[in-house]
Amino acid sequence: MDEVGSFPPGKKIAVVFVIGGPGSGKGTQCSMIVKQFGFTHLSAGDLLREEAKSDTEQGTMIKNLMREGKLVPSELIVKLLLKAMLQSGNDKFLVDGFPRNEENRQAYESIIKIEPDFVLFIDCPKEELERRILNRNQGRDDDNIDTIRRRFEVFQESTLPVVQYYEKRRKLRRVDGAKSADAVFKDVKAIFTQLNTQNEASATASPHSRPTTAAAGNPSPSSPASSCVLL
Ligand SMILES: Nc1ncnc2c1ncn2[C@@H]1O[C@H](COP(=O)(O)OP(=O)(O)OP(=O)(O)O)[C@@H](O)[C@H]1O
Ligand SMILES: Nc1ccn([C@H]2C[C@H](O)[C@@H](COP(=O)(O)O)O2)c(=O)n1
Repeated sequence: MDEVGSFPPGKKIAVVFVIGGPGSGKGTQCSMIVKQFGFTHLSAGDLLREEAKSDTEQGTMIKNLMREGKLVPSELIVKLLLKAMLQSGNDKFLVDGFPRNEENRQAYESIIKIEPDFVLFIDCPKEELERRILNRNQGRDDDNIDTIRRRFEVFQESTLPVVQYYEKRRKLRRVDGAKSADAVFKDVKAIFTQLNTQNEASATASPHSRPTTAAAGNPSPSSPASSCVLL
């Protein structure tokens, strides 16, 4: 992929990563957050599905990896994300389904370099994830029982260490994803409202000293990530 550009230095950009197992409700919650808080929703999976449609070697490679429930190379997804961020014209992003592993996280850090404000972790038991995905009916190639199990293994082996990374740095905000979508959103809303409040307070206190591409708000950390998937 060609050079995709970068944000102007000093511009404050808000980034929230949204992670959780396959089918945990990341997309569902992101749609609700967008309506209420004005973020642009970027789904890593959707960007890859779009790219997979192209009749190129890269498109075929992405399609095959996704069908097998595997992760695509990090530089590729990070550049797709950066391109979509720049094209949106917005300065607040929900990055859904990212980072999925340590390599994703490091590639983001070296290419996009914008510290996430926090990481929303939607925590949900495996049995519920399977049930939801098998009922989803969106015609996705990877929504079959074998690929779902592979995706769940990848989540446990590769994504949970990233969850723990952010938890150690007090950046993780965990919500119980097993509740109804509206009940989950109530918890999510409280987290985003707190971020807004803190950003407004820091802007009022010192309008010229707001962080630029560093963490803007720091809502109180989640309860320990201790659910059934975080063994
Ligand atoms: N809290 C919830 N309770 C019950 N069903 C839900 C809930 N949240 C989402 N769903 C349903 O579960 C399915 C998966 O949700 P969604 O697509 O939002 O998950 P996801 O985490 O984005 O999935 P993926 O990682 O596979 O893209 C959808 O059919 C959605 O309507
Ligand atoms: N950072 C990412 C995000 C997604 N993928 C691939 C592998 C996933 O199974 C697939 C679907 O993603 P979802 O819609 O479930 O978020 O996309 C990846 O390789 N890297």
